[in-house]
Formats: sequence, structure tokens, C-alpha cells
Amino acid sequence: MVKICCIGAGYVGGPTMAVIALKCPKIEVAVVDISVPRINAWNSDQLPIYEPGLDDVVKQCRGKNLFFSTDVEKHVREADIVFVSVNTPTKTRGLGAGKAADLTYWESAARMIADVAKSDKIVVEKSTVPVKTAEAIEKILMHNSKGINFQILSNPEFLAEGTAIEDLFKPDRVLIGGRETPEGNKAVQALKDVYAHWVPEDRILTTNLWSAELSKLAANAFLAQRISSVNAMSALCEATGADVTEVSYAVGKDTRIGPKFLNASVGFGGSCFQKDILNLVYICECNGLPEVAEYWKQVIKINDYQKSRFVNRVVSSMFNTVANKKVAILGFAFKKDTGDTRETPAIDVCKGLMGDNALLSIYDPQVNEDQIQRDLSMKKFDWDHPLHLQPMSPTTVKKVSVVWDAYEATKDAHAICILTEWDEFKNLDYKRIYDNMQKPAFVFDGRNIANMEKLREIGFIVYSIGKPLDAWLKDMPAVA
Ligand SMILES: NC(=O)c1ccc[n+]([C@@H]2O[C@H](COP(=O)([O-])OP(=O)(O)OC[C@H]3O[C@@H](n4cnc5c(N)ncnc54)[C@H](O)[C@@H]3O)[C@@H](O)[C@H]2O)c1
Ligand SMILES: O=c1ccn([C@@H]2O[C@H](COP(=O)(O)OP(=O)(O)O[C@H]3O[C@H](CO)[C@@H](O)[C@H](O)[C@H]3O)[C@@H](O)[C@H]2O)c(=O)[nH]1
Repeated sequence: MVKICCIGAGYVGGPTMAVIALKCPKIEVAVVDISVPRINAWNSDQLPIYEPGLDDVVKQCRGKNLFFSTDVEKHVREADIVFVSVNTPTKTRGLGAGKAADLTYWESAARMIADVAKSDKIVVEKSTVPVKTAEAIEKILMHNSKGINFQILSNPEFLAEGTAIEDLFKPDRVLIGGRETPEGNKAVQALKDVYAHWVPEDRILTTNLWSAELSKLAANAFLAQRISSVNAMSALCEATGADVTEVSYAVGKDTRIGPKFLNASVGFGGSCFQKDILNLVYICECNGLPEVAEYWKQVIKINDYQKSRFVNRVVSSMFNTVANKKVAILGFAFKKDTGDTRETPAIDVCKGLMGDNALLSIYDPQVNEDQIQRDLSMKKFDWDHPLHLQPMSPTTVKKVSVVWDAYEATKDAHAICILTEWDEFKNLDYKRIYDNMQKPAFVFDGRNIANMEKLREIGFIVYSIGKPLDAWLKDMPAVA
């Protein structure tokens, strides 16, 4: 029986391995982590991450051929294939701070594999890493090995949160990069055989190691660039009276461009886009390509601009101050159908509004108060470290209350900011909400999900990203 071990039981390691276990009943899969609470949660009824369909997959194979454990060394020692899916945060100090990937966790995992291994192993990069990481990992593994053969493969993950199970069941492609040697080819084939249990052969792409590593960064950069492009257009739409939904629909009808991923928003969030682009920028700079670095940097700059533009719009619309005004925040997760808040635009928007002394009342169906308080008091990039290495007792942000109901959040509020596109926000009783708010009552829709016409009929003053402005907003001072 082939044995797989995955180091890192996070958003990638957990769902990916659960699906491998489900689709390959004859493979034994162990997911290991240094975080005891995380492993305990994977072994309980309350999984550590919220992902539609995940519970069902885990329930079907946990205890049969899927195991979650903190006994990292034992499972690594026994495995034929070791996936490494640990954090690769942005460095916050030293060389490349603010851009380069911090490979501390990866390196310690590689050293541990080299120390405990007693048989040949295929080591798979599942984490997103800089190009040429495989070379460094190879050096660590080979240098310490006692005649043991390690083959390094790059097998980046393309799942998106909220649709992870769907994406894993039917991936657009699975990418496997390996050394172009007989041993390398054999390792690539072994991993291909795993995926071939459910992924059609023409969707399993094999490349050299560096192409696989770079393709992951490139794919995220291209995706994020589409969002920054449409968000840049949204600012121009507001200035000219064009409607960004109509523009992106018309643009996306061109089959060379395509309709997906063109929704204007308050900005993209999530653990990957910003981190991976910063990483790409750093690699370009290190390779003497400042113009290329500058090009990709702009994707992040527009994203930051979009978030601050939203805050400015809120403040300027409300007579240039939100001091001591209650503002309801609907949605804190970085997108719907996940409880993940890593790099969510809600953090920057909330901090921006708090900078103007607003009183925030936050509701998200999947994010609890503790998480929101942590997010609002944590330093940039600190979130991307294993839980027990993050600051433990953040100071409570006093101007923030977290409630478990949209009606409670909006009661007596002056304004509502919709920051996550949860379906339930489309169908709220907005008349009831309006009646319980201060007047004039504002809605700032950062996800373009509310029915503007209906809200205006009720009496709200409505701002929606990239949509024609209503008279009230037009008369307000220009937004920088
Ligand atoms: N989240 C996504 O949607 C996504 C998608 C594709 C790729 N990625 C990449 O995958 C990697 C993991 O991302 P994630 O979202 O799963 O992160 P995560 O923080 O959810 O999970 C990482 C886990 O690794 C554990 N860990 C760290 N060092 C360890 C060690 N030495 N031994 C054992 N466990 C260790 C941590 O405790 C944590 O539970 C990152 O490189 C990320 O960029 C993420
Ligand atoms: O048209 C769009 C599409 C997305 N977003 C926002 O972009 C962010 C990222 O969304 P999405 O890409 O759907 O989720 P992620 O889970 O971050 O997935 C991305 O990042 C993963 C980690 O690398 C990759 O594996 C995935 O392929 C890639 O889509 C979210 O804040 C979305 O709200 C928009 O604003 N407009």
C-alpha cells in the first residue's frame, strides 16, 4: 500500500489530502501538523476550516485511510510520498522584507524529513514557493541523507477557497514539475498515478521543476491582475457615468478575454494573491528585471487604492466625518463561503473607518469575534504563521462590536458597508433595516450585490462600486 504523508493540515493540506484519500481508497493518507488544536479539530465534528462539502469527504474516509496526527516524524518516516504544505509567509524583516517569501517553515520541514527518513521518498512542494526553491530543498535533503534517494517534485495547488472541494474533484489542471532524469520521470509518474484515480490524463500537465513553480505565481498574478484591471475601470466608471457591470460584461463577451473573474469589488483579499505577487516582484528584482517587477507591483497598488477609495467614499459621503457614528459592517471574510479572513479587504476598510473614529458593528456568518479582534490588532503579515506563533492576547479594539445578526449590526447605524458577498445579504429585509437606522441612511456596497433601485426606493442613499453615482454622492467632495 502506497503511503502518503502531508506536512501542514491547513486550508490546502486538509482538503487536498481528504480528496486524495476519498478517490484513492488503497492509499493511506496521514495529515500531520505541529499545531495540536488544529489536529484535534480535524479529528472532531467541528473541522478547523469551513468549506462547503468538506465535512462529507472527511467523514467518509477519516479513520479508514485518512488520519490526522501530530506525530509528524512517525508518519514522515513511513511515507513513500511526502507533501509539504506549510506556511510560506511574506518576510517581515531582513533581506527582502515586505516582499520575499519566508521559507523558515519549509526549511525546517525539509531538515526534519532528512533527519528521520530511513527509505527513499518523493518530496512534493505543495506550498506556493519562489522559483528555484526545489534546488534549495534538494540541497538540504541530499546533504543530510544517508544514501537515501529523494526526488523533489513541484505540484502547486490551484484550489480556491469556498469551492475547494469542487476544484479538487474537477481541477482545470494538475501540474507536476520534476527533474528531467530517469529518476525524476519515475517520481513524476508515481504522482501522476495518484491523480489519475480521478483526473483525466489530458488535465495532468508535466513540466520541468522551474516552470511548475513559476506557473503558480504567474497564475495568481494573472488572476489578480484581472481584478485590479476591472477595479481600475470601476473608478473611471464612477467618474464618467458608465456602469462597471455593463462594461465588464461587454469586455468579457470577447472570447479572447472571457467572462470570469471580472467582478469589481472593494479589493481582492485572501492569503495568496498579495503574498504571491510580492514574491514574484522580489524574484524579478533579484533577476535584474525592475521593469517587470514594477509592472506586477501595480496590481497591488491598485488593490490598495481601491480599498482606500472605498473608505474615502464612505467618509466623504457622510459629511466628511464618521466620528462616533455607528457603521454596520456586513461581511468580514475575504469572500463568501469561507470563514477565512486572511488579507480580507474588510481589515483595511475597518481600520480606515476606525482611523476616522467610527464605531463599528460587524456581522459575518462564519467569522467570530475573537478572529475579528485578532485581525484588527495584528501587524501586517503576522497572520501567515502557525497559530501558536501568532500574538496570543491582542488588545481588544474598543470601537468594534461583533454581533451574530445583520439586523442587530444595522440597528441605529448611520451606514452599512457590505464587504463580503454572502448570499444572505441579498435577501435581507432592507425596509426593516432602514426603519431602524439613523437618517439619512447609507448603503455602501463593496460587492455590488444589493438591489440599488429597490434600496433607493426604500429611502437609502446608495453607493455601489463602479455604478453611476446618485445625486447625493455627486455633490460630495471629490474622492482622492
Ligand atoms: N489557502 C489557499 O487557498 C491556498 C491555495 C493554494 C496554495 N496555497 C499555499 O499553500 C501553502 C499552505 O497554505 P494554507 O492556506 O494551507 O496555510 P495554513 O496556515 O492554513 O496551513 C499551514 C499549516 O502548516 C503547519 N506547519 C507549519 N510549519 C510546520 C512544520 N514544520 N511541521 C508541521 N506543520 C507545520 C501550520 O501549523 C499550519 O497548520 C502556502 O504556501 C500557500 O501559499 C494556499
Ligand atoms: O471577479 C472577482 C473574483 C474574485 N475577487 C476577489 O478576489 C479574492 C480572491 O478570490 P479567489 O481567487 O476566488 O479565492 P482564493 O481562495 O484566494 O483563490 C486564489 O488563490 C489561491 C491560492 O493561491 C489559488 O489556488 C486560486 O486558484 C486563486 O483563485 C477574493 O477577495 C474575491 O472576493 C474579486 O474581487 N473579483
